[in-house]
Amino acid sequence: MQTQDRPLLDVRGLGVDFRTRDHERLTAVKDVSISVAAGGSLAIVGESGSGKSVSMRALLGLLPQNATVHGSATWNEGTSSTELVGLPARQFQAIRGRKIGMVFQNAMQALNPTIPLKRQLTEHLRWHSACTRAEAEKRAIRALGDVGIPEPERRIRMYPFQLSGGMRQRAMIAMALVAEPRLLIADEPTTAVDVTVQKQILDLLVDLRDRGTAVVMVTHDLGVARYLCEDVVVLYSGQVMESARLGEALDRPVHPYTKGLLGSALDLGDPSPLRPIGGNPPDLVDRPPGCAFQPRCVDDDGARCAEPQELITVGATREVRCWRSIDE
Ligand SMILES: Nc1ncnc2c1ncn2[C@@H]1O[C@H](COP(=O)(O)OP(=O)(O)OP(=O)(O)O)[C@@H](O)[C@H]1O
Repeated sequence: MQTQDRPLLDVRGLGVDFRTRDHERLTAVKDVSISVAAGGSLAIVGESGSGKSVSMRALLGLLPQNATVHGSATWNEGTSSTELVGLPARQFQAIRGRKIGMVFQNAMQALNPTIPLKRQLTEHLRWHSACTRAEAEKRAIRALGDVGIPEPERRIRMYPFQLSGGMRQRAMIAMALVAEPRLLIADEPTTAVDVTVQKQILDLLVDLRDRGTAVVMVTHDLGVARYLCEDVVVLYSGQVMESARLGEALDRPVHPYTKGLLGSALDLGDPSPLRPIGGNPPDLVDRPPGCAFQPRCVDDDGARCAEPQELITVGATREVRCWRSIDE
């Protein structure tokens, strides 16, 4: 592959197992492959517990001690490549925050409530790039302004607890962006804020994407995904069920799980009743050998669905983990 064709982030066969308190092995992520082009935008969608956050944390080296990560995740820039799986903690510091920015659901996870914003932002910046204290402060104020915080020169002196929830969420985004990363991973960044702030944060991310930063958005909300992303990966019980261009997947979903997710998504413009997916996700300790979605699938075919399902390429840009998709 030519250097310029390589994705910025190329994840192949990512798996995450946890050792549980009962000494059992829980497979939270299984054989996940995704790639993000420079400037691309990918949504990772799925119900609660489908492995969205665990797979992103695995890429960032942020999983607890009881986790084992396998597979490969290459970070490609110019002619250099860095393997993220198994990267020593010290070397992660050169990637996390600098090359890959992170935004989480809860701003308090990222911001220290006992330290004023100014110190948090400038120290972060000076850690990740060689700049003077004065330059760092200037860039930090600009970053706060860029995320729509009014009077950033005044607010930068505040502690996170002195800001409203929406403002804190923006400050966290400013923190993620201040070092100008090439990729932003946003894990449900709008779940804990009201609809107005949600729209402002999404607009901010759209603007960022339009200026060339690649974005991976983890969300259970397909509306959010549609607003921001070009591509989508649908996860179920830690496996990719469907990956496609987002518009294609929404207009013509192929996997029964994707169809189920769409049927259960709230659409304020559509008065038809919601059709939640029946049943519960499988036990991740004792996974069924065949399709993980089979017990809940309205198209369950018995024997064929009870066999392990491979990802099948459908058309030019789609992959679906369901034998029925061969007919598509
Ligand atoms: N430290 C841990 N030890 C054991 N199991 C864990 C640990 N962290 C996560 N898991 C399990 O991994 C699975 C995937 O969790 P994950 O947080 O990735 O789901 P998610 O799709 O992000 O869900 P949500 O939308 O609710 O955040 C869950 O079954 C969860 O219980």
